[in-house]
Amino acid sequence: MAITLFNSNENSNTNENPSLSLHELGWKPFFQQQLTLDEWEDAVPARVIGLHRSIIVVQTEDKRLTLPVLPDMTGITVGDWLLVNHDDHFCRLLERQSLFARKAAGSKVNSQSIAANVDTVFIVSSLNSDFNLNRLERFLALANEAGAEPVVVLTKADLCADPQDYIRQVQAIDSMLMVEAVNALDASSVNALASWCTTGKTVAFLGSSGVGKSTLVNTLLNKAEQVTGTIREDDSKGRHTTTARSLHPMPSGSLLLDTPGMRELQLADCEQGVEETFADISRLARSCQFSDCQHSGEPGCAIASALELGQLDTRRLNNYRKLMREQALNSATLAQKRARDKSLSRLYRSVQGESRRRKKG
Ligand SMILES: Nc1nc2c(ncn2[C@@H]2O[C@H](COP(=O)(O)OP(=O)(O)OP(=O)(O)O)[C@@H](O)[C@H]2O)c(=O)[nH]1
Ligand SMILES: [Zn+2]
Repeated sequence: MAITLFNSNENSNTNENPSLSLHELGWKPFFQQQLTLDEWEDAVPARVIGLHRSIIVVQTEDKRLTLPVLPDMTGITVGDWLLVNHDDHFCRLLERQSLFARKAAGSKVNSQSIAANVDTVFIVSSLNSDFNLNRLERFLALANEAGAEPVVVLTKADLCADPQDYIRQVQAIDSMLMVEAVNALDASSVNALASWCTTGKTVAFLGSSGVGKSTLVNTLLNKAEQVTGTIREDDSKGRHTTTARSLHPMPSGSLLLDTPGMRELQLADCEQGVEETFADISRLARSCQFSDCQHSGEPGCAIASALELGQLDTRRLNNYRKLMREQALNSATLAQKRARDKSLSRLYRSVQGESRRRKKG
C-alpha cells in the first residue's frame, strides 16, 4: 500500500500542526484508567504517530515531539500510547488494547511489534479471481489474535455481476462478521465504511497485493492520485529516506495506521486467533462423545454429524486444520531457533570461559 504523508518533515518539536484533542487522537477510558493521579500531574499522554530508525514521533494534545529511541523504549510501535513528562522525556508505555506483532526468530527479539491500538482492521479482498475464503479466514485469525475488530471489505464490486452472492459466502463463515462490498474508486460507495471511521478511531488495512487497499485509502483521504509510501526525513545526521510507519488523521476524523510490517504478518503463536476465528468448530468439538476425539470416524463425533447435516463446510474444517498446523509449525520452528540460539550462546560462553582460564593458567 502506498499513500501520501501529511507532513514530510516530522523532526521539529514545534506546534506547527493543528492541535488534536486526546479523544481525536484515540484516547479512551482503557488508557485513562492506567494512570495514577501523580502521573496526571507530572506527565501527558502522547500517541506514537511515526517511527523511524532512531526517532519516535509522538503527538500530545498540543504538540508534536520527536523523541530519541532509548534502550528502555525498544518495542514501542506506531499507535502506542506513551506518557511524556513536562520536559518532553519518555516516562512509560501504556498497556495496549490491541497489538499486531510479527513473531520473529532470534535470540534477542522474539516478537516485533508492528501496530498498536488498532480499533478496526479492514480485511480487503477483491471480487474477482482473487476472492478466496481460506485467505480471508487467515486474515481473520490475524485480526482476532491482535484483538482488533475485523470488517471484511470486498472491492471491485463494480466489476462483479453478483456481489451479494460473495457477501453471503463471507457471512457463512460467521454470521456476526461485518461485510461491505464497494467500488474503491467511488467515494459514495466507500462511504459504507464511514461508521468505522469516526473521530478518534484507529483503522488499518490487511489484504493481498492488488486488492485495492491503496485505492480505498486514497478515496478515504479524498486524494485523486497516489504517491509512494517512502518519505524524506530530516534528522540530526542529515537528510535520508526512510520507510513510513505512521498514523495519519483522515478527513472523517479517524486515524489511519499504515505500516509496511502489516504485510509480513505470519501465523505463528496464533492459536488463540485461529480458535477464535473458528469458534463454531471448537464449540462442536467440545460436544464430541470422546474428549480426545480426532474427528476422523469416532462414534458420537459432533463435527462429523455437523458435516453430514450441512451445518459445517468441509472447506472450512480443512482450512481450520491447515491453519492450526501452520501456526503450530511456525511456532515450533521459532521455538527450535530460539533454543538453538540459546545453546549456541551457552557454547560460546563456555568456550570463551575455557580460553580465558587457559590464558590465566
Ligand atoms: N474497478 C475497480 N478497480 C479497483 C477497485 N479497487 C482497486 N481497483 C484497481 O485495482 C488496482 C490495484 O489497486 P491498489 O489499490 O493498488 O491495490 P493494493 O491493495 O493497494 O495493492 P498493493 O499496493 O500491491 O498492496 C488499481 O489499478 C486500482 O485502480 C474497485 O473497487 N473497482
Ligand atoms: Zn469429533
